[in-house]
Amino acid sequence: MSSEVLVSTNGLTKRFGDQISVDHVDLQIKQGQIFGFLGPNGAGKTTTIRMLLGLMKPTEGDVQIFGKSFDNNRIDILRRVGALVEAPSYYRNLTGYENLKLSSEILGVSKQRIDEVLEIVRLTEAAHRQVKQYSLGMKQRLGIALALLGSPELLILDEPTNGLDPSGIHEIRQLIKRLPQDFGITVLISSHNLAEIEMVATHVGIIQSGKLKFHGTLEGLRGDNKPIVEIKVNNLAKAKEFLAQQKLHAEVKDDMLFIEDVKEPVSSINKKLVINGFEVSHVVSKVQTLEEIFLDLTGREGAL
Ligand SMILES: Nc1ncnc2c1ncn2[C@@H]1O[C@H](COP(=O)(O)OP(=O)(O)OP(=O)(O)O)[C@@H](O)[C@H]1O
Repeated sequence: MSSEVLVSTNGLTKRFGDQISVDHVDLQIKQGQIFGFLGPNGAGKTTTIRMLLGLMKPTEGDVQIFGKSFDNNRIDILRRVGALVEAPSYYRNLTGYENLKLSSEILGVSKQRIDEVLEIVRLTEAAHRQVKQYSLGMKQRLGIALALLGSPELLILDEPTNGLDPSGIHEIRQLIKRLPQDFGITVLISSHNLAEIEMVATHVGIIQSGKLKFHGTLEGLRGDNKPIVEIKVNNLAKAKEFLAQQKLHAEVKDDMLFIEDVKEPVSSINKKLVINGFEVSHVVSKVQTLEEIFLDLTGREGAL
């Protein structure tokens, strides 16, 4: 797979008055990736996406798409990008096909391409029904079909599954997964839902209060995940002191001791404590779930 960088931001920043909504964000998205842009509501995802699409000017920093900036290359860039940002508006009394046809005339793309995009989003059968009869999930897929009409190399989807039921979410997920492999399309998808991103993304960026908290692969996110040992013991302060003598740094929280980055087995820690007269009622080694890591990174404000 080629490693061409399609999206690159450098110190990307947006201020609205005193408020900093996007705070020095450095993003890189390479060809073939499904990049999950994750963050709780209000984290700065849409503002970032608007700047990536040239819809909003950064206060500071810059954006390069396909290695070009918007200054002299706006049309060139936008010709190669498809986007679905916020709920698309349609002619409700026209069919899905007719809506696509209107856009295809503006873009100057062939009728054959309409059939292709309908096939990709699995709306071929419903193509000749009026949009007002479509479910929300079908409308979102029609929005993706519209974004795909111009055969983009990069597809940007801002919270495409918002408001959809589980089967609608499933359809969108299946559709997105196929795009890089089957059609060579690189995808940026934003969401506040970790579980959803975990199922489709190859790479993730986690944003909170405008700051990028993590940028890398899902494995990398899990890889940061070291076991934590939890201990319940009769005399917390003394046990903490004793463990420090054993070169184990424990934190006291909620009537328990927590030790991070432990190299020795929990059974050996337990034994040391018991031999030295401590009454241990609970000792366990835990690995954080991806959800816990996400919640830690986003200050436990993430709506999951
Ligand atoms: N045009 C604007 N004027 C003032 N503040 C804005 C504007 N657009 C966004 N903001 C603020 O910037 C912050 C980030 O908003 P943004 O919409 O980018 O977040 P988000 O991560 O996309 O969240 P959501 O999932 O709720 O859309 C919010 O506090 C929002 O109120």
